[in-house]
Amino acid sequence: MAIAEALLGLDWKALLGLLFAVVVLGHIVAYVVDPHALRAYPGPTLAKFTDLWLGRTVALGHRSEVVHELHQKYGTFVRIAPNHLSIADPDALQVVYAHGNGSLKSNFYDAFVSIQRGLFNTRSRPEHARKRKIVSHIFSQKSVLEFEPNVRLYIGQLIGNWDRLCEAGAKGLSGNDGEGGWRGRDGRVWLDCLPWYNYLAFDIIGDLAFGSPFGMLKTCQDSAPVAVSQQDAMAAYGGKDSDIEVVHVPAVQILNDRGVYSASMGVLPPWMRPLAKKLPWFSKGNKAVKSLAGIAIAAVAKRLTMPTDRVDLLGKLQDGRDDEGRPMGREELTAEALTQLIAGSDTTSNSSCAITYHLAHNPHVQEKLHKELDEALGTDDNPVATFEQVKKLPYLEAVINEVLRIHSTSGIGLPRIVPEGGLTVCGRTFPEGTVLSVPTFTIHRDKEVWGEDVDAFRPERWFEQDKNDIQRTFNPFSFGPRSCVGRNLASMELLIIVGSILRRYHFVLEQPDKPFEILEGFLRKPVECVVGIKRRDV
Ligand code: HEM
Repeated sequence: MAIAEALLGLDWKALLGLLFAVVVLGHIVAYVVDPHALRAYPGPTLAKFTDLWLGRTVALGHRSEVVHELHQKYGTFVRIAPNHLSIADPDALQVVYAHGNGSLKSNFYDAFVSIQRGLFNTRSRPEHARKRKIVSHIFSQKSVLEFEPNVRLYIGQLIGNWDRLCEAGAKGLSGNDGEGGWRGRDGRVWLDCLPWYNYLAFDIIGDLAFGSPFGMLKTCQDSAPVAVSQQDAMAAYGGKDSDIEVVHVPAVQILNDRGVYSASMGVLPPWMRPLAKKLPWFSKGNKAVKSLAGIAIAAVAKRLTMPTDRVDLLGKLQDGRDDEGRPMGREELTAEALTQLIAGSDTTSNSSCAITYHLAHNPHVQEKLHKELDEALGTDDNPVATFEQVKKLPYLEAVINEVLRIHSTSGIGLPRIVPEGGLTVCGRTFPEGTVLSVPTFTIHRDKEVWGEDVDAFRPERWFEQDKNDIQRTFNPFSFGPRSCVGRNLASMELLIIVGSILRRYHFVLEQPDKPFEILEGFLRKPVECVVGIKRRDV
């Protein structure tokens, strides 16, 4: 009582000072008590005391590179937060992420929840098992093949656009289609290919998850309808499409803002998050989370008003049943469709963009791939390859894998909590509650597995290295029960996209000596990739 009265008597500056002192003291006490016995592990001094070091590192957009440098300096184990150890050893993947070891996703994933917890961000094992059972058969190789016509349709639209721009570019014309527009020079059209891959990925996943594309490839811009009022949109479920009031928003931009926001917010301790949300930098991302939910709500509401026998993710989610024969409720269905949109859009577009960059940067690799594609596709004049035509082309596969290795679209160590009873990883035992992660970006640069030239883009290494070592170390889709459920779809998309696009066009970089700039939120996202595109003579 006396303390409360004394506190009430303080002005706000004194209160803030007191709060600061309490927080600092709390961090020092936690360091001294060392509940997870991490004091012996090296790392940046600030990271040993506070999560703010990691928060700042994430916010600056180069987490994977920074953590990689720390591993080069300190070795296999690096403490990157008071209760978070990064372990850069391929053997750790099989333990930290393995089936049956009991580790769960950490509270990092709470920052990714919108509408309600979905397959990606649920932290409950039974809830995850129930959802995964429903979703996994949707992504079996057999089911994914049913989506092939939808995937090919939008690749055809992208090619239609680029053919048109190539023709105009060859005449030296310029225009505004696509973010940043395009201009003709030296017989080529010059444009930033990243937004175009975003339009493609969003239209594909919009069609698969919500029953119709966002129409970005038709309008050549980043635009998607979002429900003005989320409650109204939910209420309109089962009603008429016109019941939902929508406005158009830049969905790619929103997804991007949301990725940076959630990845930065997720590394802060839960008590700090409500305060952080008030900061202007975070409030933009917070708005993005809500807008993204609005996009899913509007799209699902619209799709469910149209009885249809379409083969798409939403239809399959509706048909799905758990062990007790229960279907998903309306809100869960929307949350899962949103999960597919988030997980299945910029993962594919960032990877496609990185593949285009590396091929343009390495003309001899591009030439070799052109040769393989010309031989495989022969005189077929359909501009979009079928999965059957490209699914077993060794060099195409090596090119895609080499980009997934060197670029590491998902590069950060995905955080897991040590379960009851502790966990022994690479000879060290960690107590329950410790957060562990294995950084994919660093694992993909392990010289013992990949050779001394790990920083070089060289698809040939895929024919030289030990297959078992590679399998154990190549981690683009993660391992274990939380690995990418959409992997078959992602692989099919990448094979058809790269196979079709590379057969038809020749790419050069506008500035070959300029480094490929990446900004990382949850994913490693290229900032831009300006290329000169020319139709090949096929
Ligand atoms: C190149 C493309 C892709 C890459 C590199 C990728 C990578 C990953 C990774 C690393 C994870 C684990 C995330 C974590 O543990 O935090 C993951 C999970 C997931 N991915 Fe993908 N992904 C890709 C494409 C897709 C596609 C096309 C879909 C679906 C349309 C998809 C759906 C999911 C879902 C739902 C999860 C959560 C699975 C679970 O927790 O059970 N992904 N992905």
